[in-house]
Amino acid sequence: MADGDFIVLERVEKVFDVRRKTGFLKRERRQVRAVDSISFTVARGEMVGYIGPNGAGKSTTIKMLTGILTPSAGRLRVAGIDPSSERRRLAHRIGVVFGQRTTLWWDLPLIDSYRLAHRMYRIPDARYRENLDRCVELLELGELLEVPVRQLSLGQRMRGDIAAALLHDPEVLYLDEPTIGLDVVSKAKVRGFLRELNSERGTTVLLTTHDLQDIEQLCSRVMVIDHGRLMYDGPLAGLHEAGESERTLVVDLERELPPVRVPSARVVRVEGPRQWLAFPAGQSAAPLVAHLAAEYPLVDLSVREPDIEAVIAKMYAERAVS
Ligand SMILES: Nc1ncnc2c1ncn2[C@@H]1O[C@H](COP(=O)(O)OP(=O)(O)OP(=O)(O)O)[C@@H](O)[C@H]1O
Repeated sequence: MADGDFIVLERVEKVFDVRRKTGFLKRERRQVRAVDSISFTVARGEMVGYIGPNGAGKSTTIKMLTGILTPSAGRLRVAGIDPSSERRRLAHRIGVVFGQRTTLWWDLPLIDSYRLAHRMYRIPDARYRENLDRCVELLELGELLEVPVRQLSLGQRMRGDIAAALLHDPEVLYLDEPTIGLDVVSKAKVRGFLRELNSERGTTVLLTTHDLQDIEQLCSRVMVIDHGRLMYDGPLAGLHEAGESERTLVVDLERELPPVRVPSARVVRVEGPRQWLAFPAGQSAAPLVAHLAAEYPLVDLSVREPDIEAVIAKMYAERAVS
């Protein structure tokens, strides 16, 4: 197996048979094509965003990559292993974190979940100690180890879950919404840790998220899936271009003024001394900020990212007219 082919999907499909009650004694059978002929490869050490609207097929793909679900058609390999036929062997080489669910033991102190993982994965003692120490330090878990999981905040629990997924040194980590519901500080901690994990250990990371900043700060490559199909595979900047998406600069002025005039941005809303300026998402906000600061009495400003749904919707609109 070439290193370039660490994760391989060739025309992978997943079709669910759904039965629905449509009346007294009447049932309708329907097929849902959750993943529809998807092909891609991920190289060892890559960090890739896997994004799309609700119901696009992201979780189904990840479940097939872990062996929880078997593809209806196509070929799938992770580290040369067929996940659904060798799920146990693969389990030693992958780590999984689901932002909305925890794999930790709810009523037990955090450290007990780690001790269980130590035994379950038969991690050599020295390796376990080393990995635990590293995670405790970088994810700031020291004071939390003796705390029952149910008493942890969402951000603390997420950091606890990430550590649990890494104690057995997986070569690939699947993260499903790792920053969902976290505050700015917790998000920064999680992102910083993932960046370091990827650059220092070369861990391959596949990241599902609704937060474009996760992608922007972590991934050089992003794949967009919708209705089970791969719609885009490339750099995030290219996605912004494909969708011609815009970021918004929210500007607070000292007083009410007519709409400001700034090159390559346009005012889309004015409310009292606050103005909203749209500018291309692929462009830096720095020259705009410098221009505004030089020409206008600024009090405050912030940048808002476009949301993924909006970027994808624009991408479709562009395709429809072209
Ligand atoms: N076990 C199942 N049985 C029937 N249909 C399913 C099953 N799991 C998923 N689906 C359907 O497959 C499609 C893809 O779902 P999936 O959970 O993969 O989407 P997703 O991109 O992860 O969405 P979200 O962002 O909402 O988590 C949806 O239409 C969903 O209803």
